[in-house]
Amino acid sequence: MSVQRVAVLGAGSWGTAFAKVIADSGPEVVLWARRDSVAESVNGAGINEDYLPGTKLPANLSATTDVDKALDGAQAVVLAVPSQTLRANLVGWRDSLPEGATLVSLAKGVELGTLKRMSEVIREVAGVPEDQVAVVSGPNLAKEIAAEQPTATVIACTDHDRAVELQQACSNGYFRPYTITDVIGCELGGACKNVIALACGMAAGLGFGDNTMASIITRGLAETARLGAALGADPLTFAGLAGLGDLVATCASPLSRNRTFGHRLGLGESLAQAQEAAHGQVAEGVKSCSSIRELAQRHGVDMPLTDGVHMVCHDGMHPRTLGAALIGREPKAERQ
Ligand SMILES: NC(=O)C1=CN([C@@H]2O[C@H](COP(=O)(O)OP(=O)(O)OC[C@H]3O[C@@H](n4cnc5c(N)ncnc54)[C@H](O)[C@@H]3O)[C@@H](O)[C@H]2O)C=CC1
Ligand SMILES: O=C(CO)COP(=O)(O)O
Repeated sequence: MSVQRVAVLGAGSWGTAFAKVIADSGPEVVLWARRDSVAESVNGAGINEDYLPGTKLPANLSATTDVDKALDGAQAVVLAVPSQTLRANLVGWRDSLPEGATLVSLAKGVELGTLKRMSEVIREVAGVPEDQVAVVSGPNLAKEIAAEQPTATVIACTDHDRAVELQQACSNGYFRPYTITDVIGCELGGACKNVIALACGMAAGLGFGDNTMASIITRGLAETARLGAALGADPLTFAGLAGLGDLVATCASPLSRNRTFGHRLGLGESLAQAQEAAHGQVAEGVKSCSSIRELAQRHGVDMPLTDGVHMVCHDGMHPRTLGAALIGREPKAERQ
């Protein structure tokens, strides 16, 4: 069955850009926005003035603040809200979800408290089987995709046929999705790279260059893969788009909210100052560094960079002290 109608719930920067990707690939898309002004701007000027100013949205993409209208007849429901609010959002939506629709997570985080991945939260709240939930993850900076710059991504679903249906619904001249069945690896790659991007931003704020960045990226990938191994992910996933691909894009790009947030901390700003400068947009790693750290501790996995980012964000450690502590750790073998 081909996907002809899609609901995208969450009209932030990625929700809006991904809604455009799908609409540009053929299906009708209805975008749910929390605020009237956002829905009016999309339906009137064809632009999401608050989150993607300057991007003209296609005619087969409309917006509403009425979630029932957005969900009516949708064969796929894309969840595009921040990780830490997904559960509360979904509780409000679950009774209206169309029977059998693929539920697609765009969020990159691990839930505080429960330490669950987003697909686990979706299954629990919506009461759907594992094979009805898909995850989209990869090097997907919303602004570049909105500008139709060529990008690849992965669609992870334990049901390969469902992933292929979704792949067809979001393939176009600038967006190339691959399929994969390793949902765990893709979700961990997406959540952990936000934390590593915070560390790269801190290093940049301290004035460090490319050797430091490459070292953080590579060791960040090593600790992500260690956690993945403990949780049953396929190690090769971390060499793919949802692993290395997303890690490199996020750690290197000034468009990344996480890297920018870390950069501000590295320059000496407080958490509150960096949060204010983010203008309400999410830097997921600031919260996920705590949940990922706890998950790692529960499974006996060593994640020094994640520990350090947590200490800077939540225990008042200065990024310079973190740098010195990391470089001065006990010598060890690279693959230990
Ligand atoms: N922006 C990007 O380039 C990419 C973002 N992502 C992920 O997608 C997810 C969503 O990100 P964005 O769209 O960029 O975020 P955003 O901060 O731009 O927008 C969040 C959207 O969620 C809505 N929302 C609904 N309930 C909310 C609540 N209770 N609290 C706060 N916001 C609420 C907001 O109104 C807003 O429309 C995140 O997990 C992010 O890591 C993934 C790939 C790329
Ligand atoms: O996930 C992203 C790119 O793939 C976006 O990263 P930020 O949330 O740091 O902007």
